[in-house]
Amino acid sequence: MANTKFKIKDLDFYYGDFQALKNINMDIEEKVVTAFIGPSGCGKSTFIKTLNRMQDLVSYARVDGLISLDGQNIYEKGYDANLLRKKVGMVFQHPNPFPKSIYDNIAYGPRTHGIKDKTQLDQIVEESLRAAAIWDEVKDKLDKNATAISGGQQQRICIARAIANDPEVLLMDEPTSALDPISTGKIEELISELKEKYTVVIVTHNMQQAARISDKTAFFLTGEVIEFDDTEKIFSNPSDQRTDDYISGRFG
Ligand SMILES: Nc1ncnc2c1ncn2[C@@H]1O[C@H](COP(=O)(O)OP(=O)(O)OP(=O)(O)O)[C@@H](O)[C@H]1O
Repeated sequence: MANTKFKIKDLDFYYGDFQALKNINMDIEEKVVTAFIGPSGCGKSTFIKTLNRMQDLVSYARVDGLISLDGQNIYEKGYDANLLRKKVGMVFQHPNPFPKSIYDNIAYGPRTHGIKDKTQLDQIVEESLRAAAIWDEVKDKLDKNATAISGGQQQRICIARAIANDPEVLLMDEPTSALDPISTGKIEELISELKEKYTVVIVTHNMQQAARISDKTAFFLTGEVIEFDDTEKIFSNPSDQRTDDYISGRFG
């Protein structure tokens, strides 16, 4: 039995008067891939963003309930949100490298955390690019602008940039939806490797993708988690009729 990384208890989330998440209870296990699926607007992105407090800046957003990471309530007063985001990295739907060199993209996080030594930075850059399965493709052009490579390569640069901060968790919000099938395949392969070292949480619209790469799947509908179980069970023998309807394409 894996350790629990995130424990979510009675979580409600509001944008002003609108309740986007309703009474979510979930344990997210360490070093497994957990996928969130469900129709558009059901709260998947909202939920994944609560895990590293990305909505802190949304003035009209409100969180009720508990989310703990390694046993500590991340919404507790005094919990350091910057430290949280170092521990819990995020990759978005559209690759968003900084308009800087590939090297500087990866070195950015470590530099802001005070690492200045060139040898140490070189090592972090190489290790992060290797871990994101893109070192061989870019090792001879680290000075090249990271926006001037393919979308699939840019997304792996963004994954490397997240890895360079030495995180424990990687959140990915539809990381392949803007990519072609070959780049998607590479990222999927990479995700399966990353779980040896990291806890991975992924939002995906692609049910085949969830079935291929995740160990656990949560099915969301109108702000609720309808079913959360082993991916194999969700896709072969779901307990709830609504999950069955969704995965067999009867709605959504
Ligand atoms: N910043 C915001 N302000 C107000 N309402 C929002 C905001 N972001 C999302 N919502 C609403 O919250 C609900 C959940 O949205 P969310 O983006 O979490 O869904 P989703 O399942 O990720 O959708 P999709 O698959 O289309 O990305 C939707 O009704 C959406 O319109």
